[in-house]
Amino acid sequence: MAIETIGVVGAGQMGNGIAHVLAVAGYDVTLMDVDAERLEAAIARIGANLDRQVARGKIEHEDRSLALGRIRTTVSLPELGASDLIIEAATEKEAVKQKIFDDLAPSLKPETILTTNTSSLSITRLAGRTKRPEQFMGLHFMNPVPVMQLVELIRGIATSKETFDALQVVVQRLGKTAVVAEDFPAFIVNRILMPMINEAIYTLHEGVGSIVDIDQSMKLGANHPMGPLELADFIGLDTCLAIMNVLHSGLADTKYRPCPLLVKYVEAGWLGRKVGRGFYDYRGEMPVPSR
Ligand SMILES: CC(=O)CC(=O)SCCNC(=O)CCNC(=O)[C@H](O)C(C)(C)COP(=O)(O)OP(=O)(O)OC[C@H]1O[C@@H](n2cnc3c(N)ncnc32)[C@H](O)[C@@H]1OP(=O)(O)O
Ligand SMILES: NC(=O)C1=CN([C@@H]2O[C@H](COP(=O)(O)OP(=O)(O)OC[C@H]3O[C@@H](n4cnc5c(N)ncnc54)[C@H](OP(=O)(O)O)[C@@H]3O)[C@@H](O)[C@H]2O)C=CC1
Repeated sequence: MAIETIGVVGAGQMGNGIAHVLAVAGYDVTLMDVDAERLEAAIARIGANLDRQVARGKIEHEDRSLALGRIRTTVSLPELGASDLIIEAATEKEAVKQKIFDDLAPSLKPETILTTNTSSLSITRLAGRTKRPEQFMGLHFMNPVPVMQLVELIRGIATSKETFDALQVVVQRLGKTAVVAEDFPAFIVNRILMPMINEAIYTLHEGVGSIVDIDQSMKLGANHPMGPLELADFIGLDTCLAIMNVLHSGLADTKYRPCPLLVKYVEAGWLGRKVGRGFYDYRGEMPVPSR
């Protein structure tokens, strides 16, 4: 089935980035969030990121208004039911995602494909709750979506070839590169990346290095574009903890135990850049370590 209309659920950092790249590629997008202010902020963010792309000669000025014109917003989930494809990008909590798919069910047209941008959760389990597991897949974008080249494609046990092929066409039209990951906790990227970030937090917790020295070490010593603590703040510490918990419970190996310091930061509400404070405090002119 040719996909032209796409509903995106969740207008946080991933949802706005996904809506952005879909609209630039010519898809008609409906972006949904429970919070109308989130939707306003997402449209403002997409506008600013499109401006940046115009300034750097990545897209033409007229493409900016065309792209923005292709994005509608709504706080009503059933409005997405008429879409050819739905990309769920709400908070990394299984109960939240399950409820979204449950609530969507009555308004979906028969051919709609359902996908989730989950960083870690079982695609087969999420698909099994829907009445269309053949038309369900993991479609995992990387942050920041307009910049990162990769999309992980994750089939559930029942995903059909037609669904997989249709999603490959979408990734191609976005100009991105797909890799195929099997449906195991956290797939490929986060199976490798998140234990590294968790280990960096243990390195801080055990006093081996300071926040600045740990980040500097990996930037200058291993050529990473961001240090691991800066990257954790960028991803969101709630999301990092959720992924570590899925690895820990799903693989039942103590090497995935979330660092207690990560748990403490999340309990404090210091979730990273999106709330202005995580390992760094972003509320001043320049980020400085929070403690
Ligand atoms: C958790 C998960 O489930 C999976 C994940 O996503 S894991 C996270 C994966 N992401 C990463 O590892 C990101 C690591 N960091 C980086 O690659 C870089 O620091 C970065 C691309 C984010 C910024 O790079 P930088 O050199 O510091 O900034 P800057 O020079 O301003 O920007 C580089 C480019 O990114 C663009 N950019 C930066 N942030 C952007 C954003 N939020 N939205 C759109 N474009 C952005 C800039 O326009 C610029 O584009 P060009 O090169 O085309 O001119
Ligand atoms: N951050 C990252 O680097 C990456 C994240 N992901 C995945 O993408 C998903 C989203 O992450 P991210 O954008 O960072 O998270 P954010 O916290 O930035 O955004 C999540 C958004 O979803 C909204 N939301 C929560 N419940 C619902 C609901 N029932 N219906 C509609 N919207 C809802 C939230 O609203 P409110 O705040 O009001 O609850 C918020 O606006 C997660 O599954 C995450 O694992 C994937 C790749 C990278």
